[in-house]
Amino acid sequence: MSDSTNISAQKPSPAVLLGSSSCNTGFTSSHPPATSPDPTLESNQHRHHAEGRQSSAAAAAAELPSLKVKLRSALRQFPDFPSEGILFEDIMPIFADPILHEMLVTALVTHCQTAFGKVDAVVALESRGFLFGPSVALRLGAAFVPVRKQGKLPGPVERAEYQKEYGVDVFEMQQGAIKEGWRCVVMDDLIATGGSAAAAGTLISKMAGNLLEYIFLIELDFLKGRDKLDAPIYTLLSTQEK
Ligand SMILES: O=P(O)(O)OC[C@H]1O[C@H](OP(=O)(O)OP(=O)(O)O)[C@H](O)[C@@H]1O
Ligand SMILES: Nc1ncnc2[nH]cnc12
Repeated sequence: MSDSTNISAQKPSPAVLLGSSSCNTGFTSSHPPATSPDPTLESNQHRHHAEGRQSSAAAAAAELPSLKVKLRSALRQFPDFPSEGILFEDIMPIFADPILHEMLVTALVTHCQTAFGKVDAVVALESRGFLFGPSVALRLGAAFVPVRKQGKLPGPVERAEYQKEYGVDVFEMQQGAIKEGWRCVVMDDLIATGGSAAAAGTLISKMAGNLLEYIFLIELDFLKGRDKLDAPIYTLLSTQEK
């Protein structure tokens, strides 16, 4: 074995030298004295994780304006879909681009961590809320709770009827999916009239959950859907002039 690979023959690091010269305490760089923080201790790991979170939160905050530009330019508009007079915002190109997809999820995770710390459940709405709600929930260490259209979920459910930009629908959530007092966020791709999100809010309150915020990628602000919602709202993009 050459000297460069023989650990016992290597020059001691300054940390080891300092340790061995300070009154022969017997500690080494891997066994620091009681006064030095032991990097293996849980409290220090928490501190390092918290510091890491703060720096990644700062990085994500700095990247937010450019993320918004990228998201906006990825959107495609389809006139008269699914019915005449609707200018449909197609979000699928975001998910066709893994870098943009990852940036989106990271931005939403960072937002939730920064604004709320602990989140118990990400309540996402069928179908397009399911594209990113589960990823955000996983990264937050939170439950993913699906809100689905009528007749899709088995077992006992809570129901809430709502009016959409183009029709009437019923949302359902499985009973027991949210525990009393759980800190929840509602997540969906878009708020138009606000009917879908308001119905999700109704389901959360039927289960005695604590709704922290409604989170959307896009708000069609001219439809004033936010007026139907009784919790704070976070949106990445506002779009479409009247
Ligand atoms: O604010 P609102 O007027 O309620 O409209 C917004 C909802 O409409 C769209 O879903 P849609 O019901 O078309 O279902 P999909 O996601 O399954 O396409 C959209 O994904 C929102 O969930
Ligand atoms: N204009 C729109 N584009 C995409 N999804 C919608 N859901 C309701 N209105 C919509």
